[in-house]
Amino acid sequence: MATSLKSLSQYSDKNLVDMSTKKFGIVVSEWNDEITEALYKGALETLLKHGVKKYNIFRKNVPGSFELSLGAQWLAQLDEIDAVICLGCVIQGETRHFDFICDAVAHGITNVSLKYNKPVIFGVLTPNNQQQALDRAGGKHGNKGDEAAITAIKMLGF
Ligand SMILES: Nc1c(NC[C@H](O)[C@H](O)[C@H](O)CO)[nH]c(=O)[nH]c1=O
Ligand SMILES: CC(=O)[C@@H](O)COP(=O)(O)O
Repeated sequence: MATSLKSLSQYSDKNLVDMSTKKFGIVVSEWNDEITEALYKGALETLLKHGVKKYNIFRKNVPGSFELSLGAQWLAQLDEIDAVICLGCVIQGETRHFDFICDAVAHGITNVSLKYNKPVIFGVLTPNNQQQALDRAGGKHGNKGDEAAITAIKMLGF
């Protein structure tokens, strides 16, 4: 279902397990930081809303979305980390660079999740333009950060 037909911030919060002892890593891309900071705000608020302790949330910044996979690996390899949330925004430009980044980060994040057998969540926007990004970072279509955080929580209760 296209995001335009469903808010990224609407989800069922039934049957969630206790999050009070769970530890989360959040890797945030510095590219398009107006967007990624909004995604981080949404993710942080959602984690706290559902009982995660602030001292159990560990943020690390990376330069761009391409580096999210390695940043996620640096956190996922830590025994004490239960899940990692990756936040980025890759905006289509004039060339095919967009395609290579999006493909690399999607595969990279998946590989880290499977390698460390932990939820590593793809909270990366891949819009055609700035407005589509704003609409999905707290705008009319909700916040991808909310979606990423609740996805991590649900996976820990799987
Ligand atoms: N154009 C965007 C980038 N580009 C930078 C890459 O992510 C990477 O840091 C660089 O290629 C060096 O390895 N990154 C984004 O997150 N968003 C963009 O729109
Ligand atoms: C996704 C990107 O790296 C993009 O911002 C680069 O823009 P361009 O394809 O015009 O060089």
